[in-house]
Amino acid sequence: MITLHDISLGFDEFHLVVEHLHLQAGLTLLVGRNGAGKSTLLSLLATASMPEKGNIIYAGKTLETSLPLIRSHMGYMPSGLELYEEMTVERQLGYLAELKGIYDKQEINILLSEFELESFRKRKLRTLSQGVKQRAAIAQAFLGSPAFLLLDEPLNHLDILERKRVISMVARYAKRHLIVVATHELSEWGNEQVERILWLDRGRVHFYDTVERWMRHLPERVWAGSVPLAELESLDKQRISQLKLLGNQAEIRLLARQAPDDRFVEVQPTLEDAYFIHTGTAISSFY
Ligand SMILES: Nc1ncnc2c1ncn2[C@@H]1O[C@H](COP(=O)(O)OP(=O)(O)OP(=O)(O)O)[C@@H](O)[C@H]1O
Repeated sequence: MITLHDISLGFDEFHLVVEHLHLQAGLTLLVGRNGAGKSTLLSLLATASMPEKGNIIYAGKTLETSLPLIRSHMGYMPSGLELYEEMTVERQLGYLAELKGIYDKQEINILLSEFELESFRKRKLRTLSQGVKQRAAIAQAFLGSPAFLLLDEPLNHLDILERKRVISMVARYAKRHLIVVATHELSEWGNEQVERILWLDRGRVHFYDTVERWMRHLPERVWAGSVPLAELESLDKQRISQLKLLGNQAEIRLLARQAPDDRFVEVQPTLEDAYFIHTGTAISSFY
């Protein structure tokens, strides 16, 4: 568990302020709009930056007394992590493992296998695609089976199969550890894979609780239906959360208290629908 108390960290025009947050074991998705402070919070949790005031306690240990110990239990993948381009994938993981005091080659082999990196193990990172580099960046965060795993936008650059693989690995790992994943890809995560949602808005925590509570008592319901393209305009007051164009038809998922008409049927909300409802945003706000 990680407890933040009276935390503040700021830049010129942005301040992250957390009065009290008690992060629990399991998988938490960290969500919020661009600039909400997700990366700033992850970097704080990872001890890559330090709070200006307040304290953070990791399983009873404080930063003041136990920083090296806390770091030895930390796995962190910042967004845009720059790997050592001239190293091979295997050497990169080996090198980072040694920095963590891990000399067991077997652990590297397991990670290379789990992230489907075996066929690239002798390749220099600079010769690899973004997706493969991303897998290597995520793999390094798992080195040493950290108690606290922090991943910033891990699904970036990954194709759909790799996304599914990473999501299921993360969900499995979360059964025994504390993981916080910052993501914009809420629709990719299944309700049953995620324990909690942490929603940040403009540097403040707006929600931290279970998925069950995230989905409960939503003030709007979710409707799916198909309408001719020409009628889209008339729906623009509705809150469209998903739109797919199929010839002259638009397949729509929208958020409303009542069905707009009998072409729409009620469907189960996803984590993403709930995000749109809580935040009062939907894609219709953007077009
Ligand atoms: N080193 C820095 N110096 C100045 N401002 C910064 C710095 N790092 C972040 N910021 C600002 O802090 C705010 C929060 O940034 P942060 O990257 O934490 O947001 P985010 O929620 O992760 O956004 P995104 O979804 O776009 O990744 C932004 O306004 C950003 O410009």
